[in-house]
Amino acid sequence: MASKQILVVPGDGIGQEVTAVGKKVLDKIAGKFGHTFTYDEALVGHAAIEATGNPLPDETLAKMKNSDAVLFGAVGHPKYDNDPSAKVRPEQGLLKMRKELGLYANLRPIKLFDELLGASSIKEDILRGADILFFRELTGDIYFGEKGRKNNGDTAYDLAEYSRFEVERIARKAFDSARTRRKKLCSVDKANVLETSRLWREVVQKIAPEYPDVEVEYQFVDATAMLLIKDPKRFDVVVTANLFGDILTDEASQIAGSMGMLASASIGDGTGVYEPIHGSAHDITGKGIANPLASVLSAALLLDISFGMKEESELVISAVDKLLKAGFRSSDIADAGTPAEKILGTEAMGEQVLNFI
Ligand SMILES: NC(=O)c1ccc[n+]([C@@H]2O[C@H](COP(=O)([O-])OP(=O)(O)OC[C@H]3O[C@@H](n4cnc5c(N)ncnc54)[C@H](O)[C@@H]3O)[C@@H](O)[C@H]2O)c1
Ligand SMILES: CC(C)[C@H](C(=O)O)[C@@H](O)C(=O)O
Ligand SMILES: [Mg+2]
Repeated sequence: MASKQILVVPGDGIGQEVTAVGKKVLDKIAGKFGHTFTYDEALVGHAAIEATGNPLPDETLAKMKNSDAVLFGAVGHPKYDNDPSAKVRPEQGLLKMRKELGLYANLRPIKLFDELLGASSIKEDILRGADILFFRELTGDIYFGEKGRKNNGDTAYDLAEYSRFEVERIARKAFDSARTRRKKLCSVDKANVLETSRLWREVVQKIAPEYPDVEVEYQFVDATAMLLIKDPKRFDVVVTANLFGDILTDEASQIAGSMGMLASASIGDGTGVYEPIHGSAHDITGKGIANPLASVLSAALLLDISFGMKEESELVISAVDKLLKAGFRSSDIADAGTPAEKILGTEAMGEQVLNFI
């Protein structure tokens, strides 16, 4: 029996809706296993800008640093998406959090539940057995380099930078993980064009001999985008840079059936942050139909990685499996054969997870 302090940071849009479900799941687990989880909440993103003018208030950051783990929702608002000139933006809160907490490794498991084989537009025989773990570098690359305008604003630039140290630490995490899985690592870059990618490949090649039991392959990012759809089973662990990892994992969500199914863990030097890979989804915000399973599965990652609660984590994942086997679907993972009464909204999906726990 453990005592843990969890910070819940729902953020914006459907982040609010799905994180409420993730929190209920953590609470149910605490009750079932006799743990004491205490919760606090904090603002980020548009919600924080409205309240304080700052997308990541100092108070939020301090609470994050003082928590045992953070359950995060999403940030974003159409107001900023459609206004390229906005100087203060919700996404700055997310990026600053990642940098300030040293969250350099973003684990994005592409877990395909058998029951969802038919939910994807990819053919079943290509998908069956796919199981990929992405290690996306999260605190470097074009996201964090110098950016600006010149020539009276007519030219814009974003500098991509990586240091040997930054590449090595994420690569080691990926190698270590591959050792515990199917012992295959694919390092994805654009070394035929980018200097940062040539350093990336050089570093991975240099440390690879320390992991003789892991079979390493190198792929360019454009080819990887194609291979993920053509033959997802060829991948086990994938390690890649910040921007490539962002794009490839949204693509890979279609292997799992929906953006609403993909969880993530951001880890590094201090408190771990657990969040769906999806955003605030303005198009469905407030409709009560968002799939909460990415948040539920993020809670499962939190239990496993930050708290070392393997059994608790597996119980959450098996509850998701059981609710899918019982035929329940949110609308994003329903198909033509799903009876109307089995298509549930966000809260009702959450109730089923609790029920199966
Ligand atoms: N980590 C984050 O906080 C994060 C991630 C991505 C995008 N964003 C922000 O979110 C906003 C919207 O961006 P976007 O539309 O490109 O990406 P998005 O991930 O919010 O949505 C993409 C599509 O997937 C659907 N979708 C996403 N999550 C779903 C869920 N749980 N259930 C059902 N359907 C789901 C949406 O309805 C939408 O059609 C932007 O402001 C963007 O900056 C934030
Ligand atoms: C909102 C945005 C800054 C963020 C990213 O690009 O990292 C998002 O797309 C994600 O995947 O978490
Ligand atoms: Mg993204």
